[in-house]
Amino acid sequence: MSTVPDIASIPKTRPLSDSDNDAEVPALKKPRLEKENVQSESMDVESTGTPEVVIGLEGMEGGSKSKGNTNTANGKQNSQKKRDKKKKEPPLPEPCSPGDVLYQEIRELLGPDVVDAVTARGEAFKSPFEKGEEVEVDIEFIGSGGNGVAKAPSSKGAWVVVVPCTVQKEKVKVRIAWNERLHSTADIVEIISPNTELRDDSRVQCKYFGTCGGCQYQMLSSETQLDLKRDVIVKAYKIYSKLPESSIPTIESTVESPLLYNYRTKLTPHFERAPKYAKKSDNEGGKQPDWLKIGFNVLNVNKTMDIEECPIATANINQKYKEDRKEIVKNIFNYKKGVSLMYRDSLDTTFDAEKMMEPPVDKLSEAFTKQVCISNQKAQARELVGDYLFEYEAGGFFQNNNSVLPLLVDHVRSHIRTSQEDLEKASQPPLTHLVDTYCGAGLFAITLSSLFEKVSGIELSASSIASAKRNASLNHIPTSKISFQSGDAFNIFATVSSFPANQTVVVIDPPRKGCDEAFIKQLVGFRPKVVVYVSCNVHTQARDIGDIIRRTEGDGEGQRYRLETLRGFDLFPQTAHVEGVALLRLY
Ligand SMILES: C[S@@+](CC[C@H](N)C(=O)[O-])C[C@H]1O[C@@H](n2cnc3c(N)ncnc32)[C@H](O)[C@@H]1O
Repeated sequence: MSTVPDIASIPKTRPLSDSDNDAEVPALKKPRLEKENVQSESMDVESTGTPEVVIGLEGMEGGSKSKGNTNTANGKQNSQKKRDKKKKEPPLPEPCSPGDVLYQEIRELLGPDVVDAVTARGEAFKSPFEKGEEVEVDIEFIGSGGNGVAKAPSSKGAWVVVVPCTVQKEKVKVRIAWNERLHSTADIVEIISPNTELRDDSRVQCKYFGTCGGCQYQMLSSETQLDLKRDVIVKAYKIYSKLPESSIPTIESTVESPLLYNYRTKLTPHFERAPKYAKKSDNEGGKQPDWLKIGFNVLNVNKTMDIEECPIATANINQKYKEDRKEIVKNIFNYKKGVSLMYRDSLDTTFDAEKMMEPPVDKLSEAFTKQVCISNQKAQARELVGDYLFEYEAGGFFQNNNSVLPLLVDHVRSHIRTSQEDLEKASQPPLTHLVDTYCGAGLFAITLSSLFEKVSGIELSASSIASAKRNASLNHIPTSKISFQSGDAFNIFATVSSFPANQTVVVIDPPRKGCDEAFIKQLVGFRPKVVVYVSCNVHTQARDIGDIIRRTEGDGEGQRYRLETLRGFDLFPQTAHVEGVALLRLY
């Protein structure tokens, strides 16, 4: 086990640069980030509308009016200058972006009236802190992004301090790293009074924890992490679904991942080419030069830190990565550019997949148990989910935690079964058709296929669709029953017009940005009996589900969606991420 970091040595948070982005791990914001944050959070976050521009009221209408009274050219010029200056204030963060989620938490903590008044005075960016200033704060809660959130001391006015690696009820001495809209982000100098009910630093299994941006929660028990993730879903639905409380079911406890470490089946470390000042002798005898860092970005800094192993990744990946690191050191002068590495844990693909799936299938055989690590993005990776075998391009999309996938799929399956039984009892038509939108390599279409007569999947990536077709064949699902096509998800409703809507289940599993309006319109137009919405971003999920429900409100019996169940799955233990699964049904 790696050494546990001394809390005092926890990272010195510094700003990311524009190019920084590991879309797979949550990141703190950086200065001037609100606009950039939308792009850096994930490449697939798209704009959902024109962001509101915050313009201070003073010096705007009121200001120019009073200047207008003086009716001087200077007055007009000054007022115009002020207007221009105010206009440069960054727009509010994109709704549902990590920046917006934090902004909503700040509004809640400081009070909406206070935030609006500060904003109206044009002081939302007027930090009471200098960079580097030290201050003591009391952490009030862990925000949805996984960081401690505190009010600034009252002498500093309405302002918030965000501190990574802290938990509620801790008194912390921090150093201000940077300032942003209504808050500063700070590094821990000292945890004056730790919350020993929640924090136990001996739980930390990674020597880079607190410095690397990947994990936020290693000091917490799994139970606490699951509770926090449930709270994130509660808050997301409260803020973003805009549904009345009565429309939101009790959110079930978050499902734990069977593996809490060594679960991650994909890892993407990187390194830069040798700098100009490097000497050819720097790597003599296989010695790693100080300037060569192979790993991940320092927490919120556009700077790679050297990471020898990642305890949340599988042992196989760490093994291969260690070997590759030696080769990289040896050959570093041959690289003309920086490189992004990719590692995928996979079943050994030298075994014949068709033969493996010929009955009787022996899941204990070497073909089903020998794991390898693939580092070629274009190579095929293979994994078993329950009784189903999947192949996909190693660099393409597939869920990254194989240990929890059977639980996720079983949950969706059992909830569909419950709906089927309810309908049967009520002598209503059975659920016979499944549409898997954003289907990737066919995970849901294939694992749920036994419940349906006809299944159709759609996905933007042509290579994922090729994998989905092959996976259907590998798992002996005939083409007369299942079909896949590449294209934009909303097109599927035209292609499944022969599916009886009142007997159809639609699974939605979009990227972090959620569904676009065109998709939701088509979905609601088609009006499938059941919708299962799986998402790695519960904020956009809440927004979309609120939208779907509102669009059918007031419609007749059997035509209105109701949110039946909502539950989180811990696909990413030790991080603040949570996967949400929601089921909607027409009533
Ligand atoms: C979160 S993944 C889910 C994949 C699959 N359901 C699974 O669990 O393996 C989202 C998928 O949506 C695809 N995608 C993104 N935008 C899309 C669009 N507009 N229409 C269809 N698919 C899209 C991506 O290529 C990706 O495979």
